[in-house]
Amino acid sequence: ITRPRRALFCSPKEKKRRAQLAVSTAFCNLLVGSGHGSVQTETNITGHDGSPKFVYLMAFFSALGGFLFGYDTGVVSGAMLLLKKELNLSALWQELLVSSTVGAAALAALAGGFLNGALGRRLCILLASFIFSVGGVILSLAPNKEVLLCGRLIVGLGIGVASMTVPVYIAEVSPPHLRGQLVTINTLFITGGQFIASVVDGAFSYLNHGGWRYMLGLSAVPAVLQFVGFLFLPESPRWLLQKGRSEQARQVLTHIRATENVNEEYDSIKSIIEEEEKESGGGPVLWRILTCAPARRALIVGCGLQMFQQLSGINTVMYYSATILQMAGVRDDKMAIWLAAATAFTNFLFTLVGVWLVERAGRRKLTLGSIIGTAISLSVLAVGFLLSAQASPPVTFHPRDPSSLNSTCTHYGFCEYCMLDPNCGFCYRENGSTILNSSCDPVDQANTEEAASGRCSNATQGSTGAFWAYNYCPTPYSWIVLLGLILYLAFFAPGMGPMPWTVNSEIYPLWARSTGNACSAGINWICNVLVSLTFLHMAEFLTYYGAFFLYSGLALLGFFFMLGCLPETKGLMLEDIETLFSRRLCTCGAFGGQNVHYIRVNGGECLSDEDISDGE
Ligand SMILES: O[C@H]1[C@H](O)[C@@H](O)[C@H](O)[C@@H](O)[C@H]1O
Repeated sequence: ITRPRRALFCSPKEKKRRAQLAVSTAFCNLLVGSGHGSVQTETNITGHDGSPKFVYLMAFFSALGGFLFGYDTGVVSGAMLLLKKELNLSALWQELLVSSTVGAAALAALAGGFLNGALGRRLCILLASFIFSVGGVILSLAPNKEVLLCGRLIVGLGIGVASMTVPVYIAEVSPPHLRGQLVTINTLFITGGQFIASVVDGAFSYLNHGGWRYMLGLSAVPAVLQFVGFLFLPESPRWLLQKGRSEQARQVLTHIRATENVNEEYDSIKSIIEEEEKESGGGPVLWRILTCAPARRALIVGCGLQMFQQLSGINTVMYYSATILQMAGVRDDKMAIWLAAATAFTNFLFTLVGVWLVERAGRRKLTLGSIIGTAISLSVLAVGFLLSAQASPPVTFHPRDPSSLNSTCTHYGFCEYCMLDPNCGFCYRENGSTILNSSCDPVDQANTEEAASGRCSNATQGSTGAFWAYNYCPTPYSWIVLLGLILYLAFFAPGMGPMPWTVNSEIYPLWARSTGNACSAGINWICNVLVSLTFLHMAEFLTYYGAFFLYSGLALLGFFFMLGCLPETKGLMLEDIETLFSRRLCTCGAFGGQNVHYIRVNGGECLSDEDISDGE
């Protein structure tokens, strides 16, 4: 059904809106270079292949939120090396400065559901970029650790809101055939942010005084850029329609599709919203999701994806990469920082593969292939650690330094036990591949790069030719660990990295979208805190290989969960995806999605389990 062309809008309000759209078109033309200095009509912003360039621009400015998410979570490890020396931070303060951001992100993501529904996606993104800018300025000017903590908490709030809003906004403005790719670009920006953060960390690590101010403060630049960009970008047409602002929704849709012919899409979104409104029961949205079978199933799949993303240990592997590289023989600390940047770059590079694959292979195949590969690579990592532990060099030399006599370190007979104790490190000399004169010494608490006393302390290192290994042991099997690390990133980054965010932005009906994404993003952040806070303790009790075997088992569990429950959403209209969850949860994954035309059963609303068996 094609509608007649819209009449001209004459009310002052409409004129104002059209003027706003004209400004954003001009802004777009300026950036994508298709204009010639004048305000162009929508057709001018369509690429030669018919892809609307404006949507790419919107995805770019939105994904700056992903960049900030990656930057602010990634930059802190390098900043901490300088901060702990300059502000004399205790272990508790270091822990607080790192985890406060992730904790605040979890709370803000959960609260973001309400904000998203009430204020709209655009205002939430503006709010997040404003928070990021303020946080960046506070961090760079912080006079003491208390203000730093405030800044880290503020930045966390921005990350939480951005992490759940940006994928939803991109999904809602994208045409179905580009949606997966454009939402995945957001994760590309997350990993890009992590990479740039590690490069900035590397560059400013040479600046002993105040280097951390640049590291933490630089995030204000992309934040301001995003804020300014979003002043010109429109609201999601789906949210506008939901709020009854139909004319504005139609205008935005016409604008972003770069064609006047949007009636089919407009009508289909509108009729589904109207249907949903008629059918929706009362009560809080979360309650409605929990009591509505298809929405509940979508929520379980969405939260499960986010949970397994974190339980397969990505942030541990990223955090631990410098140590893994040290095991592989990189002795220089500055070098280890740069190699950690190489790890972040590999993560970024393989996420790019995901952007390329998502519309070709589809979400389901990509996720399944990725998680099984992740489970295998985690086992390779674990085997590498196991062999290293078995070949762990003995402690041959027991120093008589009075300060080390009453420490636990002198009791250990092998490097493996010595390095698992966070208070000790392994000091050794080597002749070719043979370890000589090894001792287990207490670590300098202020600087773990050296021993508190003895041959590996600052005073004597260099001259004695001894090496200090903190957190690792010299091993001939480091290549297996390195291989595991590379395989891990190659498998994780294209699928398990981006797909949980992409799939979550697609699977909920409009009425449940904000809340569904808030819950699943909240689960992501909560699991992120849990995994990073427990890793070192877990390594102490289970050893490293135990911890990695555990992650591998969890990833395998995730594989079976997704095999049963994850349907294919590629190419479908957002409004059709809900129907994929009309069957029992463990059979949802059996329905491919491609070449199937979905009809809405009972308007796609809340079917009871009896209805579903009838339907089947
Ligand atoms: O999707 C992202 C990405 O994979 C990042 O590398 C990781 O640090 C985040 O925790 C995750 O949510």
